[in-house]
Amino acid sequence: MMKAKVFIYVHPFEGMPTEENFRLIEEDLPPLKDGEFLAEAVYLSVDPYMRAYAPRLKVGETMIGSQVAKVIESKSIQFPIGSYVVGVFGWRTHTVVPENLPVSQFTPPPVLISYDGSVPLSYYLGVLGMPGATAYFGFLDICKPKPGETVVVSGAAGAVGSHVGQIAKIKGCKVIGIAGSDQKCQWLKTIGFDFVINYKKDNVEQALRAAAPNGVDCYFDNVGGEITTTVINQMNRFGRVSCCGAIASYNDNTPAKAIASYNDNTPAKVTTFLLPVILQELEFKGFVIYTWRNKWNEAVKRNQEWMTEGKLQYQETITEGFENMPKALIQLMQGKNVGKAIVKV
Ligand SMILES: NC(=O)C1=CN([C@@H]2O[C@H](COP(=O)(O)OP(=O)(O)OC[C@H]3O[C@@H](n4cnc5c(N)ncnc54)[C@H](OP(=O)(O)O)[C@@H]3O)[C@@H](O)[C@H]2O)C=CC1
Ligand SMILES: O=C(O)CCC[C@H](O)\C=C/C=C/C=C/C(=O)C/C=C\CCCCCO
Repeated sequence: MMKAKVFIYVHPFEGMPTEENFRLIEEDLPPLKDGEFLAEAVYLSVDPYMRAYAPRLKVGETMIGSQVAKVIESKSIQFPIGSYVVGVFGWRTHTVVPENLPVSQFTPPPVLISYDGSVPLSYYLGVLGMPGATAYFGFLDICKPKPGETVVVSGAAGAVGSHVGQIAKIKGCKVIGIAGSDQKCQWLKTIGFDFVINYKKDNVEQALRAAAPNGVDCYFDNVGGEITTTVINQMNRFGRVSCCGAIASYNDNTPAKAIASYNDNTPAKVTTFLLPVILQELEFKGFVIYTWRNKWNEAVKRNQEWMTEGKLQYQETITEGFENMPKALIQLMQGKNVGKAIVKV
């Protein structure tokens, strides 16, 4: 009988994730029924939404997440033995995948990879997968960048942010990246960012004013919080903001309250930037990437072309060993990853 290693969510998150939030168990897998296949994880993705999704997770459930897996047994015509799939199977080494897995905004159906060996399989969890599509559609369709415009990207050295900054360069923009270490900022310069700000060291407001003396036209927001308030206050009229992520608040146990007055001494929360939004007539758009599911291949194809043309550099932080999934998520939330965070089984 095939056994799966599975991480279940056993203690609700309080603040930063810890090893105690998870338990590793072994599960006996049933024999396959018609239409099913058995998937063996090769790489697992480590993503910020795993922490943000917590209010929807029930104690005792398998931890949410996607993986690249090999089909090692099959009673499915669509998923033959030896093929590779990307699937939201959770934190598990082996999965019996039913023909009609329930589908939602965060759990799209498994997809076959047309794998020719030219890039590592892990890329289908990053630059050629969900984060790559997020950068492509979330930036181009929402920020609508024009050549010569000034673009700011927060979370700039991560999977999505590093990709967005490079698309902005391809589109002829001036790009300013905000990230959490000198090492990350250094890498961003090597991949073409024009200016970088280390938000843990620099005064972001002053550094941004120096880097963007004529103001900011597009802001791709991966983090929210005070960084976002600061950027919004330096935006030009008719600027566009792509609200992709808000990792600065994912470890908060209670959502930030909207504060009525913007002009007092209260901490920076959402309404402190409402006045510049109105006066500068900014466009703000939040999104969840699966809204573009019907156009997915456009992003994969374009991102692949840009890589082949040498216009898109990609970096991964790979943690070895399935049992290190919790550690990899904790390290992501602590900012220890550069580029896409991956676990190799
Ligand atoms: N809307 C959508 O459909 C999607 C949204 N997202 C969102 O995009 C964002 C980036 O995701 P992804 O590229 O996968 O992750 P990253 O690879 O960027 O990893 C997360 C990074 O966030 C930074 N970070 C952590 N805490 C804070 C904080 N308090 N303030 C500022 N930065 C912080 C860290 O870098 P540093 O060292 O710079 O602090 C860390 O490395 C996330 O917010 C995610 O939720 C991702 C995919 C789809
Ligand atoms: O790799 C794949 O192709 C599958 C990825 C599956 C993934 O589950 C799909 C979408 C992910 C979207 C991520 C969004 C964010 O990070 C935005 C922030 C928060 C999301 C969680 C909020 C849940 C609220 O209850």
